[in-house]
Amino acid sequence: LRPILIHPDPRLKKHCDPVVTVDDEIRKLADDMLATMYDAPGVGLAAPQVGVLKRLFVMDCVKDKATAPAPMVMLNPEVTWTSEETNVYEEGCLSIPDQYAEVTRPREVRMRWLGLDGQIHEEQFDGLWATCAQHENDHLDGKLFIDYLGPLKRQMITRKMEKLKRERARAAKD
Ligand SMILES: O=C(O)C[C@@H](Cc1ccccc1)[C@H](O)SCc1ccccc1
Ligand SMILES: [Zn+2]
Repeated sequence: LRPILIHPDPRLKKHCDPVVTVDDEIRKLADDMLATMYDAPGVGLAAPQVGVLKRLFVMDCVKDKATAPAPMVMLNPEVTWTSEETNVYEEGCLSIPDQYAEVTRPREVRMRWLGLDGQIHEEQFDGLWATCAQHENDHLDGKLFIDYLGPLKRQMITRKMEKLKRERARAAKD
């Protein structure tokens, strides 16, 4: 497992670099990210959240992961189309633990990405998959769900995370 960075952290605000070659290092990173995501638990995880400033994220939004997991590894993902209709979803983030807020996003999204198989894939997502894919894709551009909130609510959440980090640092010392 890899430690998940907690906001505020400059690495979570960076524009990540494209993956150039699908090699063993990338495959190992994807495996580690999937294990970290399932352990959290979460339905998605982006590379910058584990401190790797590369354009890849993993996703598995199926209900019962125990029986039929549906892990997806998306390298250099691009949004090629979004629906006019929008959805409001109470989002969270593994880098902003225990904070939730309503975010409005396009209800459906079509994405194109490079798979671990070296092939280009294109697929349309709806439901939680669409919300998650857009949430993860934002991470690759240093954008967090709190960036869609008003400044006061964003500041309140940031202050809470700073307090949490101080407490974790103190606990780690004891
Ligand atoms: O921090 C992340 O990127 C992972 C998020 C992805 C996500 C956030 C909001 C809406 C959909 C996906 C984690 O999966 S947060 C945990 C979670 C679990 C089930 C459903 C929604 C969120
Ligand atoms: Zn997130």
